[in-house]
Amino acid sequence: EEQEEDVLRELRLFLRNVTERLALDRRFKAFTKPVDIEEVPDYLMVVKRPMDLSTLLTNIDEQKYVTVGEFVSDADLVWQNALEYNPDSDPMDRHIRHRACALKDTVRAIIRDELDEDFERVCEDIKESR
Ligand SMILES: CC(=O)c1csc(NC(=O)C2C[NH2+]C2)n1
Repeated sequence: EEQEEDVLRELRLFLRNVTERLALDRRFKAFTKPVDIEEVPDYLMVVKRPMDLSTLLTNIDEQKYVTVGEFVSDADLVWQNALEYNPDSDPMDRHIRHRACALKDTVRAIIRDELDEDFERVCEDIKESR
Protein backbone atom coordinates (compact mmCIF):
# COMPACT_ATOMS: atom_id res chain seq x y z
CA GLU A 1 0.00 0.00 0.00
CA GLU A 2 0.92 3.68 0.02
CA GLN A 3 2.44 3.57 3.51
CA GLU A 4 4.67 0.65 2.45
CA GLU A 5 5.91 2.60 -0.60
CA ASP A 6 6.60 5.57 1.68
CA VAL A 7 8.76 3.34 3.94
CA LEU A 8 10.68 1.83 0.99
CA ARG A 9 11.24 5.30 -0.50
CA GLU A 10 12.73 6.42 2.84
CA LEU A 11 14.88 3.26 2.90
CA ARG A 12 16.26 4.08 -0.59
CA LEU A 13 17.03 7.66 0.44
CA PHE A 14 18.94 6.40 3.52
CA LEU A 15 20.86 3.75 1.53
CA ARG A 16 21.77 6.25 -1.24
CA ASN A 17 23.04 8.71 1.37
CA VAL A 18 25.19 6.04 3.05
CA THR A 19 26.57 4.75 -0.26
CA GLU A 20 27.35 8.23 -1.60
CA ARG A 21 29.25 9.12 1.59
CA LEU A 22 31.33 5.95 1.22
CA ALA A 23 32.01 6.72 -2.47
CA LEU A 24 33.27 10.22 -1.54
CA ASP A 25 35.78 8.82 0.98
CA ARG A 26 39.22 8.75 -0.69
CA ARG A 27 40.18 5.59 1.25
CA PHE A 28 37.51 3.69 -0.71
CA LYS A 29 38.46 4.84 -4.23
CA ALA A 30 39.39 1.26 -5.29
CA PHE A 31 35.87 0.14 -4.33
CA THR A 32 33.88 2.73 -6.29
CA LYS A 33 33.71 0.91 -9.67
CA PRO A 34 33.63 -2.75 -10.77
CA VAL A 35 37.10 -4.36 -11.10
CA ASP A 36 37.97 -4.24 -14.83
CA ILE A 37 38.05 -7.92 -15.87
CA GLU A 38 40.14 -7.04 -18.96
CA GLU A 39 42.82 -5.51 -16.70
CA VAL A 40 42.53 -8.26 -14.05
CA PRO A 41 41.64 -11.47 -15.95
CA ASP A 42 42.04 -13.79 -12.90
CA TYR A 43 39.69 -11.73 -10.75
CA LEU A 44 36.60 -13.86 -11.44
CA MET A 45 38.56 -17.05 -10.66
CA VAL A 46 38.96 -15.76 -7.09
CA VAL A 47 35.89 -13.56 -6.55
CA LYS A 48 32.56 -15.29 -7.27
CA ARG A 49 30.27 -12.33 -6.53
CA PRO A 50 31.91 -9.01 -7.51
CA MET A 51 30.40 -5.91 -5.89
CA ASP A 52 31.30 -2.21 -5.78
CA LEU A 53 29.79 1.09 -4.60
CA SER A 54 28.43 2.12 -8.02
CA THR A 55 26.65 -1.24 -8.37
CA LEU A 56 25.15 -0.78 -4.87
CA LEU A 57 23.70 2.57 -6.06
CA THR A 58 22.26 0.93 -9.20
CA ASN A 59 20.74 -1.83 -7.05
CA ILE A 60 19.14 0.78 -4.77
CA ASP A 61 17.60 2.59 -7.77
CA GLU A 62 16.35 -0.73 -9.16
CA GLN A 63 14.60 -1.26 -5.80
CA LYS A 64 16.58 -4.46 -5.10
CA TYR A 65 16.70 -3.80 -1.32
CA VAL A 66 13.59 -3.99 0.92
CA THR A 67 15.63 -4.06 4.16
CA VAL A 68 18.90 -2.54 5.36
CA GLY A 69 20.07 -6.08 6.07
CA GLU A 70 19.86 -7.01 2.37
CA PHE A 71 21.91 -3.89 1.51
CA VAL A 72 24.56 -4.66 4.18
CA SER A 73 24.96 -8.21 2.81
CA ASP A 74 25.90 -6.77 -0.60
CA ALA A 75 28.00 -3.97 0.92
CA ASP A 76 29.91 -6.63 2.88
CA LEU A 77 30.83 -8.32 -0.45
CA VAL A 78 32.88 -5.23 -1.37
CA TRP A 79 35.38 -5.57 1.50
CA GLN A 80 35.16 -9.38 1.74
CA ASN A 81 36.11 -9.68 -1.95
CA ALA A 82 39.06 -7.33 -1.43
CA LEU A 83 40.36 -9.43 1.48
CA GLU A 84 40.02 -12.57 -0.66
CA TYR A 85 41.73 -11.10 -3.71
CA ASN A 86 44.56 -9.47 -1.75
CA PRO A 87 45.77 -12.10 0.74
CA ASP A 88 49.54 -11.66 0.38
CA SER A 89 52.06 -9.97 2.67
CA ASP A 90 53.22 -7.54 -0.02
CA PRO A 91 52.63 -3.86 0.81
CA MET A 92 49.99 -3.31 -1.91
CA ASP A 93 47.88 -6.22 -0.63
CA ARG A 94 48.23 -5.03 2.97
CA HIS A 95 47.25 -1.50 1.91
CA ILE A 96 44.03 -2.57 0.22
CA ARG A 97 43.19 -4.98 3.10
CA HIS A 98 43.56 -2.05 5.51
CA ARG A 99 41.10 -0.05 3.40
CA ALA A 100 38.75 -3.05 3.18
CA CYS A 101 38.73 -3.31 6.99
CA ALA A 102 38.09 0.46 7.23
CA LEU A 103 35.12 0.03 4.85
CA LYS A 104 33.74 -2.84 6.97
CA ASP A 105 33.98 -0.80 10.17
CA THR A 106 32.60 2.38 8.54
CA VAL A 107 29.48 0.62 7.18
CA ARG A 108 28.77 -0.94 10.57
CA ALA A 109 29.33 2.34 12.45
CA ILE A 110 27.00 4.32 10.16
CA ILE A 111 24.26 1.68 10.43
CA ARG A 112 24.63 1.46 14.25
CA ASP A 113 24.59 5.27 14.63
CA GLU A 114 21.95 6.21 12.05
CA LEU A 115 19.51 3.33 11.50
CA ASP A 116 16.47 3.32 13.77
CA GLU A 117 15.83 -0.31 14.75
CA ASP A 118 12.06 0.25 14.63
CA PHE A 119 12.40 1.45 11.00
CA GLU A 120 14.37 -1.69 10.04
CA ARG A 121 11.72 -3.82 11.77
CA VAL A 122 8.98 -2.21 9.60
CA CYS A 123 11.10 -2.97 6.47
CA GLU A 124 11.52 -6.61 7.57
CA ASP A 125 7.75 -6.92 8.12
CA ILE A 126 7.16 -5.59 4.56
CA LYS A 127 9.70 -8.10 3.22
CA GLU A 128 8.00 -11.03 5.05
CA SER A 129 4.56 -9.93 3.80
CA ARG A 130 5.66 -10.16 0.13
C1 LIG B 1 39.00 -3.83 -5.59
C2 LIG B 1 40.16 -4.72 -5.23
O1 LIG B 1 40.03 -5.66 -4.42
C3 LIG B 1 41.46 -4.47 -5.83
C4 LIG B 1 41.73 -3.49 -6.73
S1 LIG B 1 43.36 -3.56 -7.15
C5 LIG B 1 43.64 -4.89 -6.12
N1 LIG B 1 44.84 -5.54 -5.93
C6 LIG B 1 46.03 -5.18 -6.61
O2 LIG B 1 46.05 -4.25 -7.36
C7 LIG B 1 47.27 -5.97 -6.41
C8 LIG B 1 47.89 -5.97 -5.06
N2 LIG B 1 47.98 -7.46 -5.12
C9 LIG B 1 47.08 -7.48 -6.30
N3 LIG B 1 42.52 -5.26 -5.48
